[in-house]
Amino acid sequence: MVSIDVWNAAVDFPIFDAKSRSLKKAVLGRAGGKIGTDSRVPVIEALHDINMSLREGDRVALVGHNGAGKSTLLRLLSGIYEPTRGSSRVVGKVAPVFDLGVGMDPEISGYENIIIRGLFLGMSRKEMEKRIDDIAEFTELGDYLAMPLRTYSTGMRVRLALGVVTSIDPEILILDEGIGAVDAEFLEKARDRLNDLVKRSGMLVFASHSDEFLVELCSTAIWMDKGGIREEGSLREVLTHYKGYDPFNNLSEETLARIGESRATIGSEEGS
Ligand SMILES: Nc1ncnc2c1ncn2[C@@H]1O[C@H](COP(=O)(O)OP(=O)(O)OP(=O)(O)O)[C@@H](O)[C@H]1O
Repeated sequence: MVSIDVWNAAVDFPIFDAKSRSLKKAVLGRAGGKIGTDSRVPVIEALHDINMSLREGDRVALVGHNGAGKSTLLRLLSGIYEPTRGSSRVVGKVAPVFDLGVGMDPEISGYENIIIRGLFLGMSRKEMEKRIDDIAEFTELGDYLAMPLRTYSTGMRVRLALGVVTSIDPEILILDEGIGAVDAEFLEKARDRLNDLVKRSGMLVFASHSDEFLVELCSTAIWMDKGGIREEGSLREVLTHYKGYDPFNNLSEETLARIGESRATIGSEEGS
């Protein structure tokens, strides 16, 4: 069983290479973390007082404005950052997808990159070899897969990366925005694969600004604000408070059908 627990965690970034006054001037007033003033080295308090308890089957959306701390929290949950204060415990193997293309090597072929990227996401070489045909078919890259990645267009790279990411069997899937930046037409094709990927994962934590994606993949949400958790609850409730309107009312008929809702049920829940 996978689980994530975080107790009173904080993550600070000390800025050693900046003059305190000019850094404060540059960053204060913008959206984002708090700048500490009580030390000689300026410190950005990216996260503070974080308490969370996630269990098998949870599908959590992370929402919040730029600089609210979503990516930092995802990195904390992935074990990339240690909490500066407090503690965290993650049970299960994390597949972190922060940047679709990370870990890809331009000098080696598409085929080789499929294996390497899979290893990076916690799969074995054998497991990836079994998936190669399926990934090749999905990407429609044909003979290009034998060519070095540097000969690919940006869109082709994204297809390859998305093909690999959606082929893995993650225990804990941590997704950051990147997916939303994919070309809409290809994303449509990847939609079912993404849904299947999430169904196979023991747990999902997904930071995104896209309502359509969040409602399809997540059931609960955490609203991050200035490095803290402002609200957590059902996806619809939290999104409604965060956005100031109920985003379920703006969903297309297709999206509603996909998530098993209809305009009538959505309407009847309004204000509940
Ligand atoms: N490596 C770092 N060094 C210094 N400060 C950082 C670092 N990473 C993040 N921060 C700061 O921490 C705060 C939270 O940033 P984070 O990237 O977690 O926000 P976010 O909610 O993911 O934003 P966005 O929606 O724009 O991606 C911001 O104030 C940011 O400037």
